[in-house]
Amino acid sequence: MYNPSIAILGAGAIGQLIYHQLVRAELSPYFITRGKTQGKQVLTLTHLDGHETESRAHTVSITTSDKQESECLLLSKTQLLIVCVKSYQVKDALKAVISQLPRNCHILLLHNGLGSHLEVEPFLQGRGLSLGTTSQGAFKQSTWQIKQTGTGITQIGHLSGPSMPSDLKPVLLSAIPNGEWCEPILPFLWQKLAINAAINPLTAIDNCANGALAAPQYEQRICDIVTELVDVAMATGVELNKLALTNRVYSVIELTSANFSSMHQDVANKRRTEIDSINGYIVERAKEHGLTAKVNLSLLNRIKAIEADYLV
Ligand SMILES: NC(=O)C1=CN([C@@H]2O[C@H](COP(=O)(O)OP(=O)(O)OC[C@H]3O[C@@H](n4cnc5c(N)ncnc54)[C@H](OP(=O)(O)O)[C@@H]3O)[C@@H](O)[C@H]2O)C=CC1
Ligand SMILES: CC(C)(CO)C(=O)C(=O)O
Repeated sequence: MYNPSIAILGAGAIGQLIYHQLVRAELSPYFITRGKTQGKQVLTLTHLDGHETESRAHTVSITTSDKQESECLLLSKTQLLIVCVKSYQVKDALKAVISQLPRNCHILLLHNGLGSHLEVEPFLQGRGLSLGTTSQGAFKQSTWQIKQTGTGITQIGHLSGPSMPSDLKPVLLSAIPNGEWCEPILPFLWQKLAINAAINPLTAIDNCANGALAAPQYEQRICDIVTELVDVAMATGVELNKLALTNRVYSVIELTSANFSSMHQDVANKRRTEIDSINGYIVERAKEHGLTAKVNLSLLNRIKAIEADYLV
């Protein structure tokens, strides 16, 4: 059986969920982590229906200087690296490992928000880059224990350099439930960005669940966020349908009405948010194209002010 060497960079909630899914598809991925954790680990996944499955994982710590020869060999044979860290962690995480990966290793960035591809492309040295977004949900209960909190599509597509090898692509897409190949990928990522740009900051600022945004008081702001995003996306060459996108935002508000957005949870737990790659990305691209994105800028500033109160 074809068993490509796949590494997952970042053993967080989504990294571990993808790991379990690859193992279920009879693949043998491994983790690249930071810190002291290395060697064999036992991972537990609690599925949506409450049953548990265990997987064994080999982890290589990128920060450990005394790596064994076998670990260096593992890194040097990696064909696909799936990067599952937060958007603001991508550049540093990838920079620390890239020189140990072969020149034909394909890189897949899987996170919320947009923008990390612009930071990493310059140091990929010709390696192929794909981007993806997932609507699956997972929660990390302890270091090696996660709980799946939602199902959904995972959209992946090519961005630059050599394409993902054609024998690897179907293996990956069939391992991840509801995995879809989407090309060009950027319009799909802008659509997901619209959902996060509208829901995440508003729920974090007003300390409410996603469903609260269905109230009339949010209608104008949601419309402005999406309008600005559509104009900025258009300036970058991505055409989106504003009405369809607004309807999609409202449909996610309804479908996830009881959920607290990831930004709400980050603020509640005094963690850094992904605002820079969400509303911040819209603001940056607007500036680049001589546009203004006033509503997105004000949300960016509000979240930055909230973070400044607890981040050192
Ligand atoms: N969780 C979810 O339900 C969903 C998440 N997403 C998106 O997926 C992305 C990942 O989210 P999530 O899994 O929840 O985040 P987590 O914080 O749970 O996971 C991130 C992991 O990356 C690790 N990491 C960070 N920097 C490095 C580094 N330099 N080298 C190696 N490992 C590193 C962290 O390690 P450490 O423990 O050392 O900090 C952590 O284990 C985010 O963009 C999120 O928005 C999208 C949909 C749903
Ligand atoms: C879709 C949404 C808004 C669900 O809460 C999400 O992706 C997030 O919270 O980051």
